[in-house]
Amino acid sequence: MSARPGGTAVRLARLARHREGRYLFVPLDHSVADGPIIAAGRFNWLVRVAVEGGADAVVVHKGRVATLDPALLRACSLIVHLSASTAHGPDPDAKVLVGDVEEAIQLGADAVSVQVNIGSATESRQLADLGAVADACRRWNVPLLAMVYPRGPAITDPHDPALLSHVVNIAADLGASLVKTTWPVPLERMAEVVESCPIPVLSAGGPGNRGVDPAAFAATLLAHGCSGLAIGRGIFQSSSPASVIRAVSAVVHGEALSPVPVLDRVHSVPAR
Ligand SMILES: O=C(CO)COP(=O)(O)O
Ligand SMILES: N[C@@H](CC=O)C(=O)O
Repeated sequence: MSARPGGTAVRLARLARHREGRYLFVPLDHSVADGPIIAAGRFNWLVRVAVEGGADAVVVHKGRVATLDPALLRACSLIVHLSASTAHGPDPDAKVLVGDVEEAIQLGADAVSVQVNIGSATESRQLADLGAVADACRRWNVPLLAMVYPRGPAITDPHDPALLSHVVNIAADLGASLVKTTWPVPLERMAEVVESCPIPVLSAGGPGNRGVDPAAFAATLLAHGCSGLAIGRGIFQSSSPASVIRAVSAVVHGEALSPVPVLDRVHSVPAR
């Protein structure tokens, strides 16, 4: 039997839909942790802004998928987030699983994501959860985005590059395809985080009011080996979400690319 690419590789290639090896995800999962990010009737507008601005995928929890206009997902992938906790719980860092891979596939997911907070009181259980989801992803050939953060009482500096090198390698060692973590300080030290890790590293964006230009932030991280961004609050807390996502997309994907070049390529393939 001839070798064929595994389903995970196929789905990963589709996730990097604008440029090979580059990822721009828009996480919209904050409503579980912190409360609504936008009026329910405006959620599809926000997704449209992300898609038209160049997002490769949006990240939402399972129940939110049913509220999305499927037409928006013609030009954007769907990542179903399997972790939850809230800011009101006894331990907001104690993420639990609220879904599984099979259910995410039934919902139309192209990938799933799981969050692990290293240094939290429930770190060991969260690691076990990540390992179990990684096993299910391998069985179903679904890419796994691990969101691994240094976060909790044992963490003094969550932006320490050596600590970030450790946490991204946990994602790789437990079977994730991609890892998202917080940014190092200084940003240039993303280079050593990336060099330490065998899978692509993406950076979170952080709060939208950090006083940082998201495009310049992205450009510095990309110049130091980062494979992309998962930027949520920097977009939906901005006074101009459309201009922020376009500016960040231009950095992540390159100015020359149109928002959906893959469709152009497909149309140019001669019919047989
Ligand atoms: O990825 C995140 C939530 O899943 C966080 O993204 P931001 O820090 O960019 O809001
Ligand atoms: N993944 C986030 C959720 C949204 O903010 C987290 O840090 O809990």
